[in-house]
This record gives sequence, C-alpha cells and structure tokens, in this order.
Amino acid sequence: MTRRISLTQYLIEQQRQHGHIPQELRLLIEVVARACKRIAISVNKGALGDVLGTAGSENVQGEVQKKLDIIANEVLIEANEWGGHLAAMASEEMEGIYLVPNRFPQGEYLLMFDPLDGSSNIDVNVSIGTIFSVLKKPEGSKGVSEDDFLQPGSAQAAAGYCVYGPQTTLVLTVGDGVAMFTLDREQGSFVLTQEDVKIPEDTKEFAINMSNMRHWDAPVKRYIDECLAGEEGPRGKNFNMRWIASMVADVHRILTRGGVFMYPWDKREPNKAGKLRLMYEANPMAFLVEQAGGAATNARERIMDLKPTKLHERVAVVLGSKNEVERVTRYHLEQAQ
Ligand SMILES: O=P(O)(O)OC[C@H]1O[C@](O)(COP(=O)(O)O)[C@@H](O)[C@@H]1O
Ligand SMILES: [Mg+2]
Ligand SMILES: [Mg+2]
Repeated sequence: MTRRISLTQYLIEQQRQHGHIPQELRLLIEVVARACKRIAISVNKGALGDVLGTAGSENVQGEVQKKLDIIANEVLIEANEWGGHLAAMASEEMEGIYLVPNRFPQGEYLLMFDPLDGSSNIDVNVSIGTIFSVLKKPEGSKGVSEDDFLQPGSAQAAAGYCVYGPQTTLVLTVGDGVAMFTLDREQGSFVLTQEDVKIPEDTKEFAINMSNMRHWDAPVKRYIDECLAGEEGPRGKNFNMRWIASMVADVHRILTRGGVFMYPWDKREPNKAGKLRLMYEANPMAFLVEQAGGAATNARERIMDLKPTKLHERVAVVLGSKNEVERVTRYHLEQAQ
C-alpha cells in the first residue's frame, strides 16, 4: 500500500534520505505545485469564474489563446518569480524568456512550462493540465539568455505535470522514478497516492489523431494498419484506441495502464518536425515516461538526446510502452535505409 504522505514530506525525503535534490529544487517544486492548485481552482470554477472562451489574442505560434492559457501563465509567473530559486522562465505562451526581475532574489534554476495543455478541451469540460520542466543554469554563464535553455532533455533536474480532471493529480520525477500525488481539496495538499509508477512494456492500446491518417508517413501507416488488423493481422491481437487531445491526459492514461502515444511528423506542414513542443511538452513527458520504464523517441532518436536549437522548437513524438515505441521507431529506421 502506498504511504499517505504529503508532497512536502516526499520531497524532504528525497532531499534528506536519498540526497537526490538540493533544497532549492525542493522549494521550487513546491512553488510550482502551489501554482497548480491555484490553476485548479480557476479550472473548477469554469463559467462561474468567467474563465472559459477565448481571450481575443494569439500566442507566438499563432494559436488563439484561451482565457485559461493566459490565467495559468500569469499564475505560474507570479508564484515563481519571487521564490529566489529561479533565474528565468520560458513558456509556450510567451515569445521570449522571462527574466526574474532584479527586485527579487536570483536562483540557479530555469523553469519551462506549458501552462495549460489541451486548450481545445477547456470549454467542453474535458481533462486539461499543466506541464513543467526544470533545468539548471549552465555553470559560469553570466546573466541568462535563451541559449541557456537549449539543453537536451537528459539535463532536466525535474519534470512533471498536473492533470485537472475528475481528480487533480500531480505527477513528478526528480530522476528517481515517478510518483503521483492527488489533491486533497479539504486539506488543500497534494497527497502521495502512487509511488514507483511503471509502464508495462507491452500494450494493446494506441493513441493517435486518426483524422490525420491521409497525411501520415508510410511507417506510421504501417504500424497503425497492423494494429487495426487485430487478431487476424501480423500482431495477432486486437488493439483499442483512445485520443483525448490533451497530451497530459493521454500520457496520464499511459502511466496508469500502458499504451503508446504518437503525434508524428505528417505532410500537412512538411517543414515542421511535428506539432508538439520539445521544451514544454516532449522533454518533460519523455523524462517521466523513461523514469517509469517506458521509452520516448521522435520516431528515430531518443527525445531526451535531441539538442534544441530554439525555444519553441517542435518535434515528432512517440512515447509509452517500450516494445511498441521500439517497433514504431524501427519501422522508421528501416524506411530510411
Ligand atoms: O487537436 P490535435 O491536432 O489532435 O492535437 C492535440 C494535441 O495538441 C495539444 O493540445 C497541444 O497542447 P496546447 O493545448 O498546449 O497547445 C496536445 O496536448 C495534444 O496532444
Ligand atoms: Mg500543450
Ligand atoms: Mg498550452
């Protein structure tokens, strides 16, 4: 049975007993968790809080911003800027990096986030979330620049997400496995509800937006065709399909019961590597998935080995149950030969 300890207690254990995290990182994660609680309150108010609908603006990627995209971004910035643990932040919703103002103490860490993931699901009351990733500022670098953020995912000090669904659940890794914390609304605290999360190596469930099928590359089509062929096909088993269109919710399902998630490159916009963002979505999710025994590639290479070239870089994503991710990746590599 999982020990019912709070996020704070869990992090203190990680700091004291296992020596995995310095105090600064522990405090930073606690601030992010507090911000997620505030975002959860706004999400739960819905129409009563006037938080639904569009804000009438666009972000740097030309996507229409929802009111909650902006609220969640502001909550994360306000909560984190005065804590003293950070040097700068970067967000899917902001064009450049956000330097911690001089009037606040300066820290060593860099925080990246997708403040509100699954924006298209806000107004229809389907699970959405916040994704975050923590890097250490490179040693010796004076001030902070965008270049300091361009570190591979393997350099992440911590990563996680909070899913706002029927329950509000925070999922975290500091490089020592994956732990899940459920928000106890009466107590106002996140309580450990699962430790040592593991993704089964095999699965019979895939997640992909099937409406893009005609635009897929041949290896993706081959993989999905084989799944759809079921017991009579080469895989010899029937597959189920799920697509929530909130990456947090799809990844949460995979961490809970296995599966493979794919947002591959496709022919709609051939010059874009994919739809999802490397720094705010793919890297933190890849860190979590690998820490749970799964795998994450861009269909050819390990996501966490990729060296980012820009803040808002996009990437193809295949992640989840190890054997399925390896299969999809192998199909792509065979095609390249
Ligand atoms: O609508 P599509 O093309 O299926 O895309 C769904 C994907 O887009 C995303 O919503 C992108 O996230 P944002 O809402 O943060 O832009 C992912 O969470 C999800 O996996
Ligand atoms: Mg997103
Ligand atoms: Mg978003």
